[in-house]
Amino acid sequence: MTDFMPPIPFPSPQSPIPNPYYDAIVIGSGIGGLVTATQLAAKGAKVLVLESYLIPGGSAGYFERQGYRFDVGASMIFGFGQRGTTNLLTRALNAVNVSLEVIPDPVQIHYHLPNGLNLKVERNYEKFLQNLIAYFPHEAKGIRRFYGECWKVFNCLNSMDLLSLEEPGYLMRMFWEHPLACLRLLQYFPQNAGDVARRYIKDPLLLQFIDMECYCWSVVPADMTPMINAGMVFSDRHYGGVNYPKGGVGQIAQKLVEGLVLAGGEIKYRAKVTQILVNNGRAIGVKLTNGQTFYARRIVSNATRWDTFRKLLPLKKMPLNEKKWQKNYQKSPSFLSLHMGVKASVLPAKTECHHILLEDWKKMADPEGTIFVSIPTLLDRDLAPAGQHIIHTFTPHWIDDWQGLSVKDYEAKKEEAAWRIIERLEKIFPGLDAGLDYLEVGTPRSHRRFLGREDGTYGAIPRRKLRGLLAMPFNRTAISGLYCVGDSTFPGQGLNAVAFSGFACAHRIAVDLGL
Ligand SMILES: NC(=O)c1ccc[n+]([C@@H]2O[C@H](COP(=O)([O-])OP(=O)(O)OC[C@H]3O[C@@H](n4cnc5c(N)ncnc54)[C@H](O)[C@@H]3O)[C@@H](O)[C@H]2O)c1
Ligand SMILES: CC(C)=CCC/C(C)=C/C=C/C(C)=C/C=C/C(C)=C/C=C/C=C(C)/C=C/C=C(C)/C=C/C=C(\C)CCC=C(C)C
Repeated sequence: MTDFMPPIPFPSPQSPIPNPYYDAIVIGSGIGGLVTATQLAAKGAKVLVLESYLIPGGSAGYFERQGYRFDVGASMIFGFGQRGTTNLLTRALNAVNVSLEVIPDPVQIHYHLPNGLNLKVERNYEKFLQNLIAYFPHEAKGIRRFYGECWKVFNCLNSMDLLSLEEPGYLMRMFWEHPLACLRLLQYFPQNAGDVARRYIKDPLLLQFIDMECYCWSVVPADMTPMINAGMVFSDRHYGGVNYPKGGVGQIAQKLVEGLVLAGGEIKYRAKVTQILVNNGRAIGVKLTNGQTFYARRIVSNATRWDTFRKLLPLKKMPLNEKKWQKNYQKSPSFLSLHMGVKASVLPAKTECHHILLEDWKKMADPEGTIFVSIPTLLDRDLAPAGQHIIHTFTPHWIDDWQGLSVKDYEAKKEEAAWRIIERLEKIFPGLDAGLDYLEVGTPRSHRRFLGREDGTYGAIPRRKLRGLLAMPFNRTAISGLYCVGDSTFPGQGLNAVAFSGFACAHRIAVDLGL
């Protein structure tokens, strides 16, 4: 049983329905929140989005300094394809009659790994396979079979409408229309990519490579990465491809907001929700830091589950299923991010947009082990002043290492960490230090502060090996009228993943509201 603090006296025969009264209030304008809001508005719901920051987007936001436009998060974007059903960002924008120009990225990642593994994941699938097989000719068959299984998952997903798995009517329709695809997906639901890889591949170095293929987006090795997600990422990069939005990642949220307003929805900035109002066990509204209250028939939280259940709800006891979830999942590490403006001469000819650097396999998951690099100006020159490029590099870091420091020690620690990363990057970009024009360093504390995410986490990761996606919760919660959306709901981290969670959440709410 969940114990609540004293009930808030609304709605009741004594208190009239407030005006305005919304169908749904969405707390937070991350991509998960905005896709929920736009989908609902497109179905005719009266929607209000409340965002604590000055602009929308959350970890897919941006900031501008000295002529550079930096993406807050990474810039490797899935979901902008033109075919099939898995192009969820394209679909989310189209649903509210807006669109974005995107620039195709010819290489998803250039890996710089131990044992001289220097490999490019080309957009062209066969070229990628050839690059990998050149390093592991004895595993040619295993490589094709592993990535072939990923395609099986993807083809099933890409053949059907992607909506709420909590809606029996949808599930029945899918089973009726695509019985084989559904059965196959059910079979993959409890599986992890590492187990599938090991069925076909024996070479330990190649298995380490597969670990990195997973780690660089799931933040856990292949053994703990759900096969459904691996199927999406390892196939879509060659199908819809990785595409960069012209004008920067921040454009996705800007356009969704434009569409939301066109469809009759509202968004308020500098509107930090401090409490979800609950009456007789039902979520009925929200209260802001300035004391203002808003009421709605349904409340959606795009804050993480940790923030939602520990900070926003007046609960005395955590609901049992949330307790269980927290036992299964922990916060993923945050990142130390370096946003750099550099002279164009720093980049060797034909440099790719995204790089992964690791010198020692044993350190893959350590803080400052794997270094991620995005150079979005290679795709969109307008993001930096003439003659300059942006290098955004980040590496996992835990908040605990950044707590309890004086201002002076915090600044000194940031500076030391930044130079350690720059020194390592000199291996790929000789002359980086000398070519530096601008540097801004973000820590887990910055991510916590600007994104309102507990400990600056980038999402939920399994505490131990779980059965694929079986333990990942959908959108409904133990509190009636309250839904969660974003990366601590099914299917997890990533823009296309949180876009799916937005489609599913809006679908479930629309059915609940009879829209
Ligand atoms: N592929 C990429 O390159 C890339 C880039 C950026 C982000 N991402 C992914 O995007 C995912 C995050 O998306 P998301 O939609 O789950 O969430 P998010 O964290 O991006 O957005 C949450 C939003 O809610 C707001 N918020 C939080 N608490 C609030 C409160 N109490 N009141 C009002 N507003 C509040 C925050 O300010 C933020 O704007 C991450 O998993 C990350 O992996 C991927
Ligand atoms: C009965 C039952 C239960 C069932 C039946 C059957 C069915 C119907 C099923 C269905 C299912 C579904 C729908 C599913 C879905 C899924 C999905 C959509 C998924 C998705 C996913 C995605 C993902 C995961 C993505 C991710 C991405 C990411 C994370 C990215 C990131 C990136 C980064 C960070 C990187 C960077 C790098 C550099 C810079 C180098």
